[in-house]
Amino acid sequence: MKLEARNICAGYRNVDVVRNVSFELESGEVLCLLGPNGVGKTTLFKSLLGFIPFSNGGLYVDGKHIDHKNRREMASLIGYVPQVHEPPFPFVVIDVVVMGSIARADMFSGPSKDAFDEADELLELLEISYLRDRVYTEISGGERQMVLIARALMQNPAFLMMDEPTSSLDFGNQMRVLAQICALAKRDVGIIMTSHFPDHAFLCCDKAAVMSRTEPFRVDTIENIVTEETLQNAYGIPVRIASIDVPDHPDNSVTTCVPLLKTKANPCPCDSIEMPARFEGARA
Ligand SMILES: Nc1ncnc2c1ncn2[C@@H]1O[C@H](COP(=O)(O)OP(=O)(O)OP(=O)(O)O)[C@@H](O)[C@H]1O
Repeated sequence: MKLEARNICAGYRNVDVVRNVSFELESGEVLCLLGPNGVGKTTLFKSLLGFIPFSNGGLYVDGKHIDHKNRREMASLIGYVPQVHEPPFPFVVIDVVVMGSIARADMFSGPSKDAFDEADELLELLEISYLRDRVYTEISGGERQMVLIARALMQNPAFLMMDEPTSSLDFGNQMRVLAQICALAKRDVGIIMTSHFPDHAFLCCDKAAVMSRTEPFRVDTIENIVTEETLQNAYGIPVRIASIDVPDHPDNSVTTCVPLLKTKANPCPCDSIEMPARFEGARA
């Protein structure tokens, strides 16, 4: 299957935040969406999911225009892992996960035993079975993120949009989620994920785009997009891309992005930060 965004524009109160976004995503591909805070990554997701309307352009699957009003079709097509999720009621984790199957269920019957079995399987797959009977509002941010991934997988969607899926995860869980993303891609799920870590593009993605307020939206290979120049322009800081020898890695090396706090031209960045006068001598 091919998901195709054609010239999408969307925003709020008649002002576009997302401008002329076009891309193609095949089943089994992972697209990493990078870009600074507030540039419009979540807004793009919201528009692709039909939560806010396009002011221009459209979404197509295998050339067929997608009607966002058909919620059941949308649910089987695109799953969503939001950045933050505050449920209105203190649901138990297993129920939150089972909710992901509701779009596929019969409208007048509750979730089936099979749905609970599937949810248990997913909790096990994501190594969070210990959270099964905990109250969702009482678990940590990172744990919630893992639960939301399980919930999205319950939809069994063809494509998955993950808004910063690793943002509140510890080092280990970040890698576990990236491994899950690879595993899903291997099972032919097409994935778009946002990240504030350009390294994640190198770790598990096939292509990338850096959203910018000034440059046109462009999707290309990781090597062509995640460059020192693009990252410096997008984030306004010096960045180096380095290749590190890692003998026990299958490629013998790993590519990584290093943001620089100091450079020879700017050896002490604190010197260029003007503090208000009231801070002067505060500890004298
Ligand atoms: N409901 C809303 N109404 C009006 N403006 C909004 C709304 N939601 C977001 N915005 C604005 O749209 C712009 C893009 O926000 P968005 O959340 O899409 O950015 P983002 O790239 O996902 O940021 P971050 O990396 O910080 O999550 C921001 O200027 C934001 O203030």
